[in-house]
Amino acid sequence: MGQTLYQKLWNQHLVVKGVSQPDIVYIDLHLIHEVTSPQAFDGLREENRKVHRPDRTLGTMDHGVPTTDRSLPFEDDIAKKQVDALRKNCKDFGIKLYDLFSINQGIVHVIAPELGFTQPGQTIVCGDSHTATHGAFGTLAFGIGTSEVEHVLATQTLKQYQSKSLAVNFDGELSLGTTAKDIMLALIGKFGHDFATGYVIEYRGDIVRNLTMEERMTICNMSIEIGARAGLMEPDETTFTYVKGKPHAPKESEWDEALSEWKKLYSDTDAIFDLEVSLDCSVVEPQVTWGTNPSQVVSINDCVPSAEGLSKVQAEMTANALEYMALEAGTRIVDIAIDTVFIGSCTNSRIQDLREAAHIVRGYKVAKGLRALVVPGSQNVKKQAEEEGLAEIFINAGFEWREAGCSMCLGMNPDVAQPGERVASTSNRNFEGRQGRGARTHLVSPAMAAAAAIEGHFVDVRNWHVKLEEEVVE
Ligand SMILES: CC(C)[C@H](C(=O)O)[C@@H](O)C(=O)O
Ligand code: SF4
Repeated sequence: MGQTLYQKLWNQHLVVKGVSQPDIVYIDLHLIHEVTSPQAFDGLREENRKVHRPDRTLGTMDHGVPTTDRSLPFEDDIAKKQVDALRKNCKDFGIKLYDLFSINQGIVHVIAPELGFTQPGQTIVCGDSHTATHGAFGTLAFGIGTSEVEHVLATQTLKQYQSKSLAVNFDGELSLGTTAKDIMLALIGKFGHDFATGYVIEYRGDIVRNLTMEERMTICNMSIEIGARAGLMEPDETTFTYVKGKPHAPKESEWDEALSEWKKLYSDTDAIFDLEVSLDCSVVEPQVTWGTNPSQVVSINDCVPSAEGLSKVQAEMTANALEYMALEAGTRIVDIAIDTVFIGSCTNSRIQDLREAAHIVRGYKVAKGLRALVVPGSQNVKKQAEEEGLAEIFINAGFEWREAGCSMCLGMNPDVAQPGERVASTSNRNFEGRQGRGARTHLVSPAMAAAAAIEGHFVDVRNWHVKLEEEVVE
């Protein structure tokens, strides 16, 4: 019987097959950031251990870093301590670190792919749940806890049980204005935020084949929001073209060798998945979350749902979410006014995301009284966006243009939303308090966030596309 891509990756990295205990798998790349690594290094010091493969470990600072002037002292003491600890740990243990002022600094899941560290066929771990992002390259990538970070630092291996495999087929075609973010939100909305618990997802279908690497990363990034351990996709020409020439990608004869291995990374036609589901993407419209987990989502032209007719548990969840979000059932999504727009995070802060948002914003102004931020995922993205003139478009429209980091994706740095503030956000989580205590998050695509920033409330970005096309014709 054939193997799924996931099974192939697992078997290729298997060090010891566990009997009545987890397997031991080899880790090709270990990414670390300031939040989940300090205790792991403390553990190493206590045991007098070294980092086994400092050359396969890479550090960056992202969660707590300020995105405004970095020559000023940190406002946040905890963030300062974490950043200082990471700097010391990387120095003491010989690990490459992209520090505050490095051109390569940025969100861990943005920098590793753009620098060519992320490559097909690898196992990648990080003490961070959105590590699944790297699965877009045909790698097995997932988040681990701090004690596992210590284990990987010490041994370059991880103890893990193999997950079940889930095939997600994206069928149909994407219509203009509907993005990778929308189909992922629609998928989570259809099946629920814990549907894929215990599974590794493989995203399949022509739609996936036609997506750019940025779009593929957006989808894999949100695998954890449907409960999956990881999410991945077969690498193809799009993947290889993206990786080729990146600073840390294989070169010359090593490239040819790598490529011939990468071309074997697909699920065999007779491979059997433990579960298979489909989403018809042709009918997916731009999505907006209304609740406090990403599955509480509707289309832009829908209304806020009511708890009526739901099971007791569901009804209670809905009522609680509506209360926190200060929304009334039956309100049209397009009538929801917003205070803040955040374009950023490891889901949607890559160059394509910024291009799509800038395309909407060009020549317009942010609605009066609204705060709008663009936070590039990395300093490299920032530089490129400045060179392409995107930064200027945002700044002229009244957006704040920031340094790279996690920023308002979560309240671990000075970019927090105030209690009661309503935010249109391109990030991946809308949990209570996620963007600041009492802050209300609506997850959307970059284009939807950009259009909302101009109008001051949610709008169907597809109407904007029509409007922009008409302007070109005139
Ligand atoms: C702080 C970190 C451990 C956390 C994660 O694991 O994902 C964060 O990145 C998040 O997105 O909530
Ligand atoms: S951008 Fe958000 S989701 Fe991504 S790693 Fe940072 S905090 Fe986590």
